[in-house]
Amino acid sequence: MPGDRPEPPVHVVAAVLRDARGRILLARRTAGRDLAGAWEFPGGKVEPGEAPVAALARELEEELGIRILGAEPLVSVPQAYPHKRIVLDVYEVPGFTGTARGLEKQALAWSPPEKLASYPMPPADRPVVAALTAPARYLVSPEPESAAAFLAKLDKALAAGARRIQLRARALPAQALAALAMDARTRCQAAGAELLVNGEPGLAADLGIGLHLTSKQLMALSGRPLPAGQLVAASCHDADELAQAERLGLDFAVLGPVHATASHPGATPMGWERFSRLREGVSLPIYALGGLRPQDVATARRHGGQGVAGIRAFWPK
Ligand SMILES: Nc1nc2c([nH]c(=O)n2[C@@H]2O[C@H](COP(=O)(O)OP(=O)(O)OP(=O)(O)O)[C@@H](O)[C@H]2O)c(=O)[nH]1
Ligand SMILES: [Mg+2]
Repeated sequence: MPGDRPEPPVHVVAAVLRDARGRILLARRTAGRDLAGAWEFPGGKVEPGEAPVAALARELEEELGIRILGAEPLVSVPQAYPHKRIVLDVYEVPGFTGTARGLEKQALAWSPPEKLASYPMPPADRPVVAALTAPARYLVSPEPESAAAFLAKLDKALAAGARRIQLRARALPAQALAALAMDARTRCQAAGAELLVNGEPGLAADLGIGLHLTSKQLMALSGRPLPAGQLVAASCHDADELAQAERLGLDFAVLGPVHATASHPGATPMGWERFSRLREGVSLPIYALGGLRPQDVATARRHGGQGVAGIRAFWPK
């Protein structure tokens, strides 16, 4: 690539269309086009001067013969492919008229949300599937003052809807951490929430819970430390760490700091623009971290993030 100024990305719009049973429509890319055979969310390229939602309406009329009744932004995923960059700008469509048919001879499939991940899709679609099926907020525990105080806070957070939680207690001795993780596991299971422990792979394996790796642990590994089905995530700060997380087949990453934060005063904030550029290079779902609030999910999604992660601002008082 000449110089450091890549071509501007191709703007692609796509839709999440649901049937009465909540299933989501996928279309199969036909032979002879790039990524032929892959399943995708129906849509296509925005034409010069065209508004994104107008482009979406046009594409769905041309490809499926339907008229949409609205469109709400879901997530906008910047993605680098070998020969181009795209931004896959995905909208939830609350309703449409007409019956969806494959007017360009493309196969169609209605998939329950939990089955979407089993369809082969282009790399940009993985963060979209994650946005549709996994939590938008990842709560990281503050260093617990005591087990009882932490568990009381956890109960409150679960009652308030938290569904993905990292137990991070770097100052606790191994046995105390194991005991606390066990109590936290019982509560998270009852609430249908996911729990990841920041610690050794063996602890997560023994307890059957998820594992959150520090970037140092991540870079020292040569394979995924737990089987598929048991969550593994990592803290990342740059392109190398994200590439390693993808290579190891991790489930998601946390990337930051986006803004300055009191908990990591020495770190240089990357800002949203750099967050987007880093996200382009991998297809992992990525939470933004650093000086963010729970209500920043929409901003994170505009930059291709799964949502936001945080410590202080994310826990009930
Ligand atoms: N529509 C759609 N395109 C996607 C998705 N994911 C993804 O990587 N893409 C990429 O975004 C670009 C969209 O181009 P397209 O071929 O659908 O565009 P289009 O409907 O305007 O058709 P055409 O340019 O082939 O005539 C392709 O490079 C495609 O591989 C997705 O979920 N839906
Ligand atoms: Mg298309």
